[in-house]
Amino acid sequence: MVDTEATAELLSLRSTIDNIDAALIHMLAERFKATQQVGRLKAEHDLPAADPEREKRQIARLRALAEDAHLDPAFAEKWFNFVVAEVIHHHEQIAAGER
Ligand SMILES: O=C(O)C(=O)C[C@]1(C(=O)O)C=C[C@@H](O)C=C1
Repeated sequence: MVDTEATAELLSLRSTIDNIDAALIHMLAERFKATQQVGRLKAEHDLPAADPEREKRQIARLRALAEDAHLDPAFAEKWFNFVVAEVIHHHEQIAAGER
């Protein structure tokens, strides 16, 4: 038989997760709006899509923030690299007139 207290706690935790996931989606959407503008600026001024030095600085910053927040810094770096790869792809599409 299902423990009703455990079920109630699970539902409550899932409600918190739902809110956090919604916030993450909205924050990601805002981040991509900003990077779309960066992509247009870079294309207009013939600047390279990627900026490895900026990425290095941001990874160091995010790893430190993750450590403070008790989040695995390796995961924070993986997340950043995953997002940046998509951003660079968007920048290249903008420069090629495909976006
Ligand atoms: O800051 C930039 O120049 C960007 O293009 C944004 C961004 C990022 O998404 O954080 C993406 C690609 C660059 O390599 C570095 C950073």
